[in-house]
Amino acid sequence: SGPQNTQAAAATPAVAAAPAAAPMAASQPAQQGMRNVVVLATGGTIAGAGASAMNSATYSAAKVPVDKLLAGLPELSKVAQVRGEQVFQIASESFTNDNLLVLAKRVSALVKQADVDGVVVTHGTDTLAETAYFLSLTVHTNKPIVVVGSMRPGTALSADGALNLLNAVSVAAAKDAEGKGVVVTMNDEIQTARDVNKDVNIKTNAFQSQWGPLGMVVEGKNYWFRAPVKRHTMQSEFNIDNISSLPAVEVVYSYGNVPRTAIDAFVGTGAKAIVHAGTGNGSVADRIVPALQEARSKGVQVIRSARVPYGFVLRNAEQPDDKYDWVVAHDLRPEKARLLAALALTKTNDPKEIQRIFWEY
Ligand SMILES: NC(=O)CC[C@H](N)C(=O)O
Repeated sequence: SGPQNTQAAAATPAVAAAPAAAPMAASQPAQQGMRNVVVLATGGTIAGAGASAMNSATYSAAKVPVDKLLAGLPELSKVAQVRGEQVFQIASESFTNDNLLVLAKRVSALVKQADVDGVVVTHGTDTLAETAYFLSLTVHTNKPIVVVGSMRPGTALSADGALNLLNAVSVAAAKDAEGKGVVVTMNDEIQTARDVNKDVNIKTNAFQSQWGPLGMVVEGKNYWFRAPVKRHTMQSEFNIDNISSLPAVEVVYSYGNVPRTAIDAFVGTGAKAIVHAGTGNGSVADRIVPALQEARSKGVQVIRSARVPYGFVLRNAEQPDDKYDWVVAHDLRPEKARLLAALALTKTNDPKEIQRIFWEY
């Protein structure tokens, strides 16, 4: 009787225990009254493929088209009516400002549609947090926007992409996710775009926020514990519909014996702002201070951030920011400070106003 039971269980997974009156999604593409979610695919490991199931780290990213990703996950039909669009098929370390603009404009157009309740963006994990933050700063909507990736390709043992994607669609389809801004669903956690970063490579707990996740998503339900307080989406003063290019903002990294070469080079190529990824509290080497002062005297904004992952940079601690007319990046990582500085520069060239923006977003 053992094999028979196994067969019966396989034919009707989980459904057998449900009340007979409730028709399950397995027999139909999606249930009536389900919320509509659009999945915008951009590439990354979540669309990756390896030579064998052993390949968890050696594989090609950005291979599997979105329709195949969705077709491979029939459970999606239990949480939403889902359709996919292939926006790009790239590894996220190769994302450009143009990619960001194209993607954000597409998200903005979709959330204006009455037949779209939420949007999911699949993305390589390397710059996923940057894109998520950019969307949270520029797309005006209350509808959920969820950015998701995976650490292992779908071909690998213990691949994490399928559950991450199911969780992303669950959040994007949920009324309780409205107004919470752009979020990232990795490793069952719901993280706010502003605070989350890829802090770990190789491992599936890659995405962390020093201020903690907003909640968790488990078996298609969201469990919220906090909400973001910084300005985002509907409360943002930036709107992707009015932005057609981003000013050049570059990052220079600090370390012992660092020369001023990179700063001078970026000023030479016309950078409008330089984000200094400083040591410790955002400290600046004595031979670098004059280089940044010269940059500032030429009209280039100086944003003082830290290469340290946690904590934050205080104004006028380590360096006299008021005297030098510099801006501090608060707790934003240098790469996220780059995006906020670029958006700020579309509105103002006043460092006091840019600093106000850095406190508020
Ligand atoms: N886990 C990943 O998605 C990394 C793959 C690739 N480097 C990317 O960011 O697209």
